[in-house]
Amino acid sequence: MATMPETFHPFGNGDAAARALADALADTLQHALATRARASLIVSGGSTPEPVYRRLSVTDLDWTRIDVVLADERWVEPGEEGSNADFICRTLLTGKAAQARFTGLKSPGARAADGLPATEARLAALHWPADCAVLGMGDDGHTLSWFPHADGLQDALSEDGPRVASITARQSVVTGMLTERITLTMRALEDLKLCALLIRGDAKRAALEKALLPGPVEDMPVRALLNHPLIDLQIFWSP
Ligand SMILES: O=C(O)[C@H](O)[C@@H](O)[C@H](O)[C@H](O)COP(=O)(O)O
Repeated sequence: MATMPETFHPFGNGDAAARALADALADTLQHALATRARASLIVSGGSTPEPVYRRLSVTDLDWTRIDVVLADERWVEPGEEGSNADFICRTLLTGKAAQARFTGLKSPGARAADGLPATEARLAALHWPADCAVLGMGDDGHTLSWFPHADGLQDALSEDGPRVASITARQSVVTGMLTERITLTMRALEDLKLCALLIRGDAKRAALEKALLPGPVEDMPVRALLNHPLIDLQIFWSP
């Protein structure tokens, strides 16, 4: 069994983890806003972060100066099934946080690769590095849309290319049918003040323990974050 790193924070339940993470994100954003015109938050889909977003959405911050940026997206339009943009609008960009400026990743184009230049141009208009990120992980060891052995995975893991990459995942129970994706790259995660991985349940803990053991990044791409010398990944876990 792998030894858990000091950056692994176990909580008694999902609410406690969500509260701790929402408060840490709010602090980070607040500090950034004290010194800069705008601050930014990278957000993921999945079911686990919903309570974090709900809490943040009613938190007092100058949301008019906050950019909310998607970590990854299925190649679907807002309004279509599986849209992470819709999920973020529903759970985070409501209440006080409705004032935030949102940047989604879907652009016109039949394939994600066709939309990359337009998405990259939107991202280039934001302030980088971003301030904080909420990332998730699947039982298969993917994070963002960095799926094991996906087409495009090498580009997604690149630190010196664009901040966005197209992905065609191998279909699995985790990906479902929507295997065409767009994702932020490793470069987009550089120099974050808070990079949080939020996971829940014993299966995710077991997947994390496996990812902490030596092995190919392509098998469990979350390893690229866990092993990155400059990324201080803070892991929020609850049963
Ligand atoms: O894009 C996807 O296929 C999913 O949204 C996925 O990336 C999800 O974020 C993680 O698998 C964690 O999901 P849960 O939080 O629901 O466990």
